[in-house]
Amino acid sequence: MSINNYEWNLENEYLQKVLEEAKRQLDEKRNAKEKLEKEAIETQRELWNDLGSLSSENGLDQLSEFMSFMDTMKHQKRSHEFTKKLESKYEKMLVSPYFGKIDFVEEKESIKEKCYIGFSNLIDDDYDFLVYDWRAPISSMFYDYETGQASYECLDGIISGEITSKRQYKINNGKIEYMFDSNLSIDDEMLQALLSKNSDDKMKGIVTSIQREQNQVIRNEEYKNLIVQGAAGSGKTSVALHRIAYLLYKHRETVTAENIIIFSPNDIFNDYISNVLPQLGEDNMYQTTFKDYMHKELGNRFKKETSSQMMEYILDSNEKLTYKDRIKNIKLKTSVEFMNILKAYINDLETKDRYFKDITVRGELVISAKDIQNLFFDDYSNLPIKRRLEKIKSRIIFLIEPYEKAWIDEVYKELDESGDFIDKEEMKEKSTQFVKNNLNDVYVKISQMTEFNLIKIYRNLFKNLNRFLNKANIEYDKNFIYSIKTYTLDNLNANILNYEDQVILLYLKGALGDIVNTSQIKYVIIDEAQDYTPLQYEIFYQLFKSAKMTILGDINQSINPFMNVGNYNNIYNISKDDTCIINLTKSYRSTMEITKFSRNILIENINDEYVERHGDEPSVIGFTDKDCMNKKLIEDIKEYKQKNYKSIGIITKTARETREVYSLLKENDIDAKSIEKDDDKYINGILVIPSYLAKGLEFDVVFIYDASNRNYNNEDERLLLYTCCTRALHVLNIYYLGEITSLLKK
Ligand SMILES: Nc1ncnc2c1ncn2[C@@H]1O[C@H](COP(=O)(O)OP(=O)(O)OP(=O)(O)O)[C@@H](O)[C@H]1O
Repeated sequence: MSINNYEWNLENEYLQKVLEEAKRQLDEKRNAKEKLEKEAIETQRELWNDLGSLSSENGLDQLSEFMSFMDTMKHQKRSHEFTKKLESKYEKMLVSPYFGKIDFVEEKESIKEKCYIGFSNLIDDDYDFLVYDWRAPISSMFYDYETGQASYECLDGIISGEITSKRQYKINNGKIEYMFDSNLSIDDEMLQALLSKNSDDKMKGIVTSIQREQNQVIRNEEYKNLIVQGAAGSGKTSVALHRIAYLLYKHRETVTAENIIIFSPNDIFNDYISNVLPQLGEDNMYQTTFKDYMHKELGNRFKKETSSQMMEYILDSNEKLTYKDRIKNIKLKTSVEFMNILKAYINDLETKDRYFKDITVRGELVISAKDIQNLFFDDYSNLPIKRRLEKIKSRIIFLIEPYEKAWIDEVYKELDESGDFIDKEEMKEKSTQFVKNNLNDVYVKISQMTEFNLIKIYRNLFKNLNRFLNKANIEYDKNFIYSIKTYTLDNLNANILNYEDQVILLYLKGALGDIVNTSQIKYVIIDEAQDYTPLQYEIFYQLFKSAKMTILGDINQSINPFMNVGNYNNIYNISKDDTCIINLTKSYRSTMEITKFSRNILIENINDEYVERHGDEPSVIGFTDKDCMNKKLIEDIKEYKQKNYKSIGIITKTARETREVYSLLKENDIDAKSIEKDDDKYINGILVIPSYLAKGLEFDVVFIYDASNRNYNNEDERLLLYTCCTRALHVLNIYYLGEITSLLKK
């Protein structure tokens, strides 16, 4: 609907009012910041003066003065940071103070409230909201409703009424570039315009165009745990980050960025998403990866494989002699059946008789084996094993103390009576040392009885694997189990921990009580959720018992054929009563042509919607000669670079191929970067990257390098190839040498 001159004038007037108020508040903050800076300099000057007069005579007095200086400085620093944040908020506001407006008439009221919606609140001295933060309760209507009946939930309950008009704005440098009234949730044309831009940086925010179904995930607090399934490009990561911003706003009195943790697939992805929250005016949450978390917990003794090394092995080692054994090993250890074996094993450790022994000192019984058993099975039975053993150890040591003391006293007396010593301190030391030496065996016995050795526990599982298979009612082939046993024990003997073994160790560690305190974490976000096994979810729930979880993934992007969730019910069943599964049903990233092409790779049809944005059909180009393929790749990179596409991803299947292609580009003077490890940093521009590290990322142009039947020759790689193709926003070119992969034949 076009907007007449009168309306334009009114809108411009309102914008001026908002800008003036924002400017006034910005000046206020700047003044406050300057004042704080001056005060800080003054405090530091005083501190230096005081340090100059430091003397040992008035040490304690000066120390307390020094501490008080430190407190003042800490306080000044905090206030300064806060004021700086506000300053940047107002600066942003002066560029673009709002992007939407709804006119809302509350039920049984006649006044029409004009609600302008922007990145943050702007409230004047009369407590009038000139602009509402997009996360404010009333703003949710902007995303949820078209014109007509609408409602929103706030502290007072549900407020209903009517939206009489809805408007969207593009304001830049304090000027309205365009605006339009819209009946749709967020106008499709505007969305298309946003999506057709080239991606020139890391991930960006979507505040101005959040869709209704996305908004419902962002604000959903009905359930403790949310599982969000969404096709490639449906905005899961964006939604996750905006949900964090929303939670930080809504619970600002009780939740800070330190209370939120996000698990990303790798550090590249962590880096890629790291700009979004600061853009939204919030601090970044704690970002980690499962691998990092696990490696920290498992310590340095073993050589630990990373998830990427595992992927590289799966994709590129099938000619190795041990390949089949390793794959069998991965399949068993990541299965739900194996999780049941582990549970049976833990139950066994908790309930089976232990070899406790009587503890005696000089023939006198301190505590009997039976009493220790009772402590383990009765008194401390509600604790996990590690905690039980720790408590038993402290208990025995406590009980020994009087015996030890009496013995020391006796020896002391004997030494005294011998007349050989005159120094009391020396006698005390000698008697204590004597008793300690004599009790050494007892203490060794106590340590052995209460030892908690994770690797030993893991070894024992494999030594007795048949027993636990029987317990968990699992049928097995003897030779197969024998090979798993030897494979695992040989690796442990060589100090090697494969990725799948690390996950089991971490699970056992947690289940047996050797777990870090994570109670400060109130929200856990798990992105690319399809790539974690049910056992890894047991670990998440074990680690973050009281936290609320948001789990976002796409089953069709399960890039690791063996380590994946399989089915959301595997997570849902862990905590059925307070978990809800939500679907995101529209894809935004790619052109229609790319989306349709990629979906064709899948066996099952996806009927989700997509934004109707057009581009060229993906090109699938075959070569009989590798040099010709490489030549064409080089030509195409140059061509698309010239066409001004900002990010070009050359996705190879493996890291080995990444290295090969990267050298090729260097030889041809193409300014490219490569990523080969999961702890590299994200790089914009021309990037060569292996398939499994590209997940979650996106590029204006994607070149799939060598989708031949020789390279992608396994049904297990279908979802990997799908994931690679869905990384493209505007252009997708696929090159292959020889015969095309059968995965693309559909
Ligand atoms: N409401 C929206 N408005 C504008 N852009 C959007 C919207 N939702 C998603 N996008 C864009 O779509 C692209 C895909 O989003 P995102 O990466 O969050 O999806 P995803 O579901 O996590 O993808 P994948 O699972 O394929 O990695 C991004 O460029 C994002 O900015």
